[in-house]
Amino acid sequence: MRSLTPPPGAAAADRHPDAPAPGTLLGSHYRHCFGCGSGQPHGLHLETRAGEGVSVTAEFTVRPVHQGAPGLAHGGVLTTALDETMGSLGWLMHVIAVTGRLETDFVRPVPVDTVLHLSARATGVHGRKIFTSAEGRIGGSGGPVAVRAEALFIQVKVEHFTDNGRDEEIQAAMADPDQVRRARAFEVNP
Ligand SMILES: CCCCCCCCCCCC(=O)SCCNC(=O)CCNC(=O)[C@H](O)C(C)(C)COP(=O)(O)OP(=O)(O)OC[C@H]1O[C@@H](n2cnc3c(N)ncnc32)[C@H](O)[C@@H]1OP(=O)(O)O
Repeated sequence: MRSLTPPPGAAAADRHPDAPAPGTLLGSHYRHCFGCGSGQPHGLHLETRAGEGVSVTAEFTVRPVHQGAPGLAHGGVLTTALDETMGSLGWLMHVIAVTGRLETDFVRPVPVDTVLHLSARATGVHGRKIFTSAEGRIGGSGGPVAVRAEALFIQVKVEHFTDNGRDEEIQAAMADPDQVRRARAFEVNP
């Protein structure tokens, strides 16, 4: 099992000088993203906000379409919310990164209609690897932890998407100036 703890020699994650100020809503990186896109009717519609350093917060309301057991959130959906929240740390570092490995602890059940208060931070960087952690609390940002996760993101170039994504969506994304602008916001040293 490969560790999700930054190895000895890992650097602290750097907040990019042009990162949005703490409190700023980060917006969606892609309109059709299941995690954050407004164009996905059954998506999670997460809205993530920049925090201090390399950290973010988000709120996720569990809806009936997110059920696993009767009246309770599906664990995979909660993991997706954590994944998306940690993934959005790239906005603050100006890097494009994808999830390589993710481990979730489900601490307590999360009923439908719950607002999950999510927070995530980068815990270290080693080469292309970005180590992150996140948690989701219920009843407020100081409430009890319901889920927590650690994940390893790997920095990739934009070709990761253009070479591997289905052509139809890639062409549409590249023809959308808004999408191109958002992609640039992730790039290192634009
Ligand atoms: C437009 C805006 C877009 C913005 C896009 C934002 C999207 C956010 C969406 C939410 C996040 C997602 O769900 S993303 C979607 C889910 N994830 C994916 O589809 C990724 C699929 N996997 C891959 O494409 C690949 O395996 C990669 C890119 C992750 C790694 O391949 P690679 O580039 O060839 O790199 P590789 O040399 O293998 O690995 C580099 C280093 O990472 C380590 N490493 C690699 N994989 C793992 C792993 N699973 N667990 C541990 N460690 C790993 C290696 O040991 C190595 O360490 P060392 O030798 O250097 O020490």
